[in-house]
Amino acid sequence: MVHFSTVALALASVLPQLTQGAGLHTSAVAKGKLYFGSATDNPELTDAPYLTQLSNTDDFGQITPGNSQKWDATEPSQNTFSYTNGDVIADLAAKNGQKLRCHALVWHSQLPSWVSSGSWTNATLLAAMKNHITNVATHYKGKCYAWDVVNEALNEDGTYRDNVFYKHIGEAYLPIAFATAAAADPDVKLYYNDYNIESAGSKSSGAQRIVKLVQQYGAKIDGVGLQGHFIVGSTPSQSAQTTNLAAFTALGVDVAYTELDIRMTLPSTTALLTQQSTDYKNTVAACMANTKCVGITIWDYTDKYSWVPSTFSGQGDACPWDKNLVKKPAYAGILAALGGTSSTTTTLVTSTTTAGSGATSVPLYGQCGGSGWTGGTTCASGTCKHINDWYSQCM
Ligand SMILES: O[C@@H]1[C@@H](O)[C@H](O[C@@H]2CO[C@@H](O[C@@H]3CO[C@@H](O[C@@H]4CO[C@@H](O)[C@H](O)[C@H]4O)[C@H](O)[C@H]3O)[C@H](O)[C@H]2O)OC[C@H]1O
Repeated sequence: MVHFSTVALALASVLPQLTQGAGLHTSAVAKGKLYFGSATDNPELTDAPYLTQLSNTDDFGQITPGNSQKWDATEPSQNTFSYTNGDVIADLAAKNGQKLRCHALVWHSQLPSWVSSGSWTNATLLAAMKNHITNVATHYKGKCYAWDVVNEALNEDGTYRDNVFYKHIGEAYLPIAFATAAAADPDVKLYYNDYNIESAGSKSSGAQRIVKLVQQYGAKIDGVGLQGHFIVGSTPSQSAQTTNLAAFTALGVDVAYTELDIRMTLPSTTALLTQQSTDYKNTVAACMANTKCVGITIWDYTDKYSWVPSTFSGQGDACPWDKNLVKKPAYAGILAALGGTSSTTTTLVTSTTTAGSGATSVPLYGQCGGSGWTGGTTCASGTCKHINDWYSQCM
C-alpha cells in the first residue's frame, strides 16, 4: 500500500504533451479569412454529439444548409412557401454566432416538378423565378452572409446548361436572378456557385464569362463559389488552384470554396487518408494565398452524414472527421494550411507527491482552451482528470 505525503510540488515533468492548438475557424480568422465552415442538414441535428461539434465555433464559424433552402424545400408548390427547416438552420447559426451561407436560389436540380415540368413562356417563368427569389431572399434578409444566387449553370465545356431557365429565358436569367436577389436583400453577398471550376479550363472560363455578363448587365455579383468536390489523388495542384482563383479575383469579385470534400474509392487505406490530408492542405493553402478568398466550407464535416456514398457508388470517406466523429489526418492537413498546429511536444506540469519510499507524477486536472493542458478543471464536455480525457475532448 502506498501512502502519499501531503507535499505536492508543481514540477515540469518529462512527459510529452499534446498541446491544444486553435481550431479551423479560429486559425482561419487569425490569418485574415472570414470563416471556416461546414454544411449541415436538418435530420443530423438530432444527433447530439454531431451538433456539439458543429456548434464548436473554434472549428466552425459558418454553416450552410445542405438542402433546406433549395427550391423544392422552400416553394414546393407555386407561391406556397415553406421555411420551417431552413429557419432551424438559420436560427442555429444565429444562436451559435456563426455566419450563414445561404444555398441556393436558382438551380436546375432539386426543383419541384411544377417548375421543371411546367408549361412556361418566357414571361411566366421569368415571373415565377423572380417571385421565388424575392420571397426567399426577403424571408432570410439580414440572416445570410451570402447567397448562392445561381448554382451550376454551366456544362463541362463552359457552355450554358440547357436547364428550364435557359430554355425559356436565355442567358438573361443569370443577371436577372442577381438583380432580383440584390433588390430583395441589398446587403447580402451574391455568388455564382459551381463545381469543376477549381482549375483553369473551359468551365472556369465559362464562370468568368458569367461574372462579366452580370457586371455588364449592371447587376451586383460579389463572388464566385468553387464547390471543391474532389477525388483523392486527382485534386488540382495548389499552384493550379492559386492561378485559377486569381483569374476570378482579377474580375473584382471574392472567391470561396463552398462545398469542399475529397472522396476516395472505399475501403480507405492509410495511404489514401494521407493523400487526402495533402489534397485538403493544398486547396486550403490556395485559398490562404489569395486575400479575396474569404473562406472555406466543407460539405459536412463527418463521413457519418456525407452526401458522397449515396451519390457516387463505392466512394466515400470524403470528410475530415470519420463516422465516429474522430478527426482524420485531413484535419491536420487543413490546420497546417491555415497556419495552426494540432499538436506539439512540450512539457506537462504535474503535481509530484512523495509516496513512502518514492515519488509519482500525477497530471493536474486540465481544461480546454488557451495553449493546452492548463491545469483547470473544465473540458469541453466534462472534467478532464487525465491528459487522455483532455486530448479526446479538447483536441
Ligand atoms: O443531401 C444532398 C446534398 O448534400 C446535395 O448537395 C449538393 C451537392 O453538391 C452540389 O451539386 C453536386 C456537385 O457535384 C456534381 O457532381 C460532380 C460531377 O463531376 C465530378 O467531377 C465532380 O467531382 C462531382 O462533384 C453533382 O452532380 C451535383 O449534384 C450542390 O451544390 C449541393 O447542393 O444535394 C443532394 C442532396 O441529396
